[in-house]
Amino acid sequence: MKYVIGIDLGTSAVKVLLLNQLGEVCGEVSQVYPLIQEKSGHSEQDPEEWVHKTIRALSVLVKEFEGEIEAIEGISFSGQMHGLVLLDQNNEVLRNAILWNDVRTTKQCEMIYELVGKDTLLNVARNPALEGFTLPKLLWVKEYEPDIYKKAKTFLLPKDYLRFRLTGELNSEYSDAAGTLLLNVVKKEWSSEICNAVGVDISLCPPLVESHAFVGTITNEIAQQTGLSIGTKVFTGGADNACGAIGSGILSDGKSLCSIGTSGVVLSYEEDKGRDFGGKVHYFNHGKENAFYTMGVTLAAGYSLSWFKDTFAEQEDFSAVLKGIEDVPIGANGLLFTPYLVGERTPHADALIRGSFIGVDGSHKRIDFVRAVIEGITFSLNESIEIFRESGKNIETIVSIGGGAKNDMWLQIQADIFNAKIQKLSSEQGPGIGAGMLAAYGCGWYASINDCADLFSRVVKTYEPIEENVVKYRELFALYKKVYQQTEEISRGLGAFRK
Ligand SMILES: Nc1ncnc2c1ncn2[C@@H]1O[C@H](COP(=O)(O)OP(=O)(O)O)[C@@H](O)[C@H]1O
Ligand SMILES: O=C(CO)[C@@H](O)[C@H](O)COP(=O)(O)O
Repeated sequence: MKYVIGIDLGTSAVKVLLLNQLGEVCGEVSQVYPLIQEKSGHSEQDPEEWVHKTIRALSVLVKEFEGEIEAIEGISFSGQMHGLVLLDQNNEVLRNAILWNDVRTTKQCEMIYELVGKDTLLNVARNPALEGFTLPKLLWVKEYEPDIYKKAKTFLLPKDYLRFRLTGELNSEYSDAAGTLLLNVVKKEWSSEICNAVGVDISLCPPLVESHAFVGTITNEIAQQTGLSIGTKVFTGGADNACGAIGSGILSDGKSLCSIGTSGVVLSYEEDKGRDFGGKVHYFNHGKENAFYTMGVTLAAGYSLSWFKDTFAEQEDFSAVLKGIEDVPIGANGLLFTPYLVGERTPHADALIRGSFIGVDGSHKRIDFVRAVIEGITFSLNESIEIFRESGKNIETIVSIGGGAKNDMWLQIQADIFNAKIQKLSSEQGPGIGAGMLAAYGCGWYASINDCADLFSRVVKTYEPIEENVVKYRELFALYKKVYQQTEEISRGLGAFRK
């Protein structure tokens, strides 16, 4: 039996999966790392920590592996998107990575519209200027840290930096490059038009290859540190949402995915290169060759729950915090939560909005707040589903993955709020499985990534929407949608008092 490893460089942790040729998960190790949040709206991580924790996770995985080490044939990657890693001429990291959920760059987004023009941006990069994307971060460093910017020779996305450290090869690929605002998404090349307009030297952009491309083998040093064989082949990998889509079999038109990790996304496979969503949802290259997907993003989905846990129940694990939500009625006894803890992306691209609990009552217990958090996150994702449905997409079945898919009740709540069938897979680690599939396909185990998905992506349970609940949630969703407008001005007023 042969094996591959899928490495998912998430925001909360790196998750390393060992998969065999039957698509079974044979080993799983994760290592957490923190966010560095020095100011409101800032979110960074130390790239060295990603490398250190990945090596540690790999070495634990290898120690537990009982077969011949040479049977582990390939590795590939999935990674949190958009984060900016800047390297100098010696490929040394110049500063902490600025992450996807860092929203300090509103001014740079306005600059991008002025310099590039909104129409050109939507035609070429196929996306609007949003604070979380990479180009605004690059322009922020140029303006506020000019000494660092002058030394920069290459920028990389998080998983591309990790792969560089494992192989010594500098590369990127289309699914993650699409989230920079510097890629001509349809032509699949760095856009000299955008680079010239914003004054970014195109030589900063790394060479682009396909997600399943073979880029080299691991270095001697990494082989020694992890116990992996020196001949282990490395394949490029993809953005975590593209890999999540691959791992969940979202590889043909009509298929949709909900992923609740630190962020929350609803994404839908898109065959039509010309389809125009007017920038309301993201439009990115898939990890499958010459394919695309559209996606709405809730910035603080799983993060809202982990914030709640860390703040009010630090000693408890997620299962303990969520215990009893099934006994709280729909609507959390009159409590609504909006998950705008770090601003929002879809449908309100707003870096200044912040979250709220509305309807707090003297009778509320902690468990009502937990249920309200779960419902609020799900309402937010439903706003993306509403955009897709209004644009004519038929969304009847949704595969659900990410940490949020570990909880059965939350999966039923998704079915009831989305009014769609929710499919749970044999593993909720969609991005890691997608990364493993890219390695398996790259190794030549299967003729296509779709063939690979038939084996690797297994539905184990389906949650049907319950009509009575759907009706109640429809009424609550109408109230939820009013909260943004009603709290927008208050949020701006409070901005001056934030850290
Ligand atoms: N048992 C659980 N039940 C429900 N949600 C959970 C559970 N465990 C983790 N989560 C949620 O999953 C999130 C982490 O998901 P994950 O997919 O690992 O994120 P990332 O890829 O961003 O690191 C946490 O922030 C938390 O909200
Ligand atoms: O910014 C986005 C997508 O545009 C996020 O989805 C990141 O890709 C982070 O993913 P998770 O760590 O939440 O999986």
